Amino acid sequence: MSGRDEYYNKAKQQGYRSRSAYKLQQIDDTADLIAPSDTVIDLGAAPGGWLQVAAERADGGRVVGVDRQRIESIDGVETVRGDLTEESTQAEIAERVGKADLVLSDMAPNMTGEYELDHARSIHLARQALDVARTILTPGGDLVVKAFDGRDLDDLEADIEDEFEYVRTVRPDASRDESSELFLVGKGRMTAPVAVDDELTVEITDTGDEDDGIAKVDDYTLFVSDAEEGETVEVRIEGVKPRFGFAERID
Ligand SMILES: C[S@@+](CC[C@H](N)C(=O)[O-])C[C@H]1O[C@@H](n2cnc3c(N)ncnc32)[C@H](O)[C@@H]1O
Repeated sequence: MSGRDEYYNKAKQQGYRSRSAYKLQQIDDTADLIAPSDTVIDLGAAPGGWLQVAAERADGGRVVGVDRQRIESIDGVETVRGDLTEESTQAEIAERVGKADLVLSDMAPNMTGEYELDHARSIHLARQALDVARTILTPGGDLVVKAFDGRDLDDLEADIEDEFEYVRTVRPDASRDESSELFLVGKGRMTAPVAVDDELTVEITDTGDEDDGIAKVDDYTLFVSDAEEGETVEVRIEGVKPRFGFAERID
């Protein structure tokens, strides 16, 4: 039996609306994304297999699905109908959802069969999902976007990497063997007000557990080696995590 038949039949038997449901299960099992009470937003969600899985796993949370096609209602799931390439849809999501712990996108373009074009369109849709994530993801939140492999993939991955702790590529077993689709998973959205190699002057206001100095940039904590409370020092940012960063003195 081919992979296609196996997952298609399993979805029918287990009451999932699409075989895609198993892709999300496998991505989540690999990358540990959905937790009870999470707010999850699923872009390109029709007919709703991912929504069913998200609703099961984010028990007690909030699940919102968006698609330009109508999504038949699912218990405990909210839906928004709209085209994600339109600003008005993105604005509606921001207003309705507020903040989310996880943004998912399984959006796919209408396939033309022309590889380069389908690839470019899939990257464009993935970038719309990244835009939504920029607006609504909480610090430390995660992003999953589908893309078709091809020449613009590395640029997309680099852009996600700039804003998340790390990025990994997942090719779930439930994707069809012949498919070029993959999922980029951005873990831990970073919302630091500083970036690696930034140079700035900071005031050391506290001492950390390992005797390094602690400075605040806005509300963000910076650990500065060889600096003492009360000093004002010039530093270069060496490492950035979502909630704190590391800096070296350069004065
Ligand atoms: C592969 S299907 C999603 C399957 C879904 N994850 C599931 O488990 O049932 C891709 C979806 O992306 C939607 N889509 C594609 N482009 C879109 C856009 N610009 N705005 C909103 N939805 C879009 C399509 O309507 C389609 O329903």
